[in-house]
Amino acid sequence: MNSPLETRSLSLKREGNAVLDKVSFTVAQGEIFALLGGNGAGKSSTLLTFLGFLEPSGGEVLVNGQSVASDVTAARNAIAYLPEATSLYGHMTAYENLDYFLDLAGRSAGVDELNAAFDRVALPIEARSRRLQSYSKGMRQKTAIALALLRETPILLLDEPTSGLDPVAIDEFHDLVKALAQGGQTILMVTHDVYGACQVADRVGLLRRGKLVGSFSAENGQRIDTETVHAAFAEREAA
Ligand SMILES: Nc1ncnc2c1ncn2[C@@H]1O[C@H](COP(=O)(O)OP(=O)(O)OP(=O)(O)O)[C@@H](O)[C@H]1O
Repeated sequence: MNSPLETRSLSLKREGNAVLDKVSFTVAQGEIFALLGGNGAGKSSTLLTFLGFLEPSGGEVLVNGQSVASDVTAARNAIAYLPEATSLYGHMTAYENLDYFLDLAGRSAGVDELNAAFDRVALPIEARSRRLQSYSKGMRQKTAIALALLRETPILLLDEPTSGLDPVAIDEFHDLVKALAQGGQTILMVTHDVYGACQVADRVGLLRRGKLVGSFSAENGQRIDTETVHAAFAEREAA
């Protein structure tokens, strides 16, 4: 079976500068893969290649076994992408945002369906009819995830999903991500949070200045050891 996400020796240049250098990895169905790296390591750029917003200068990017370059629409239809700052509208309520963005994606959902998605992400009932400008970052994040759920895409790409969230919101978010993966969704998240990556991911890849320099897997139902990854991360950053 094809992996939902795969890069094969992916190289990328942005404005003439090498950003990714022969990066190869796969993410299996139902797996949570966290790409960990410091500022400018190339994490966000990697996500953008899966969406066809950036074109490789070498190698290949595949979604469900198909090259993104050959069918960018198929790739985008298979993926829900949460950028670091959610692109929802502050002057609209959560209901209105979801109606609007689902419509753009060629979908629609009745109020019961919207409420079921909000229930899953635990967005408080009283908040749903409020404009997002009054929301905390965590509530915005929940609204964005509810939208991703309603799009029913098999793949979720998350860019720094927990930055700016408080510890309780981070735990809730990690539980939600794990539940989605258990339901079969394939999840690629990028982060510089070593602890968060080890908490939630089945596998962690270390990206340093555009190169994949390490990989860690959860074994025997245990979580990935934070200290081991932290040591490797610190060592690589210092190198
Ligand atoms: N719009 C852009 N145009 C040109 N170069 C860019 C652009 N955005 C990022 N870059 C460069 O690409 C490289 C990788 O950036 P990227 O945003 O992918 O890293 P990152 O690992 O996500 O970093 P961060 O943790 O800071 O978000 C950096 O050297 C950066 O300067």
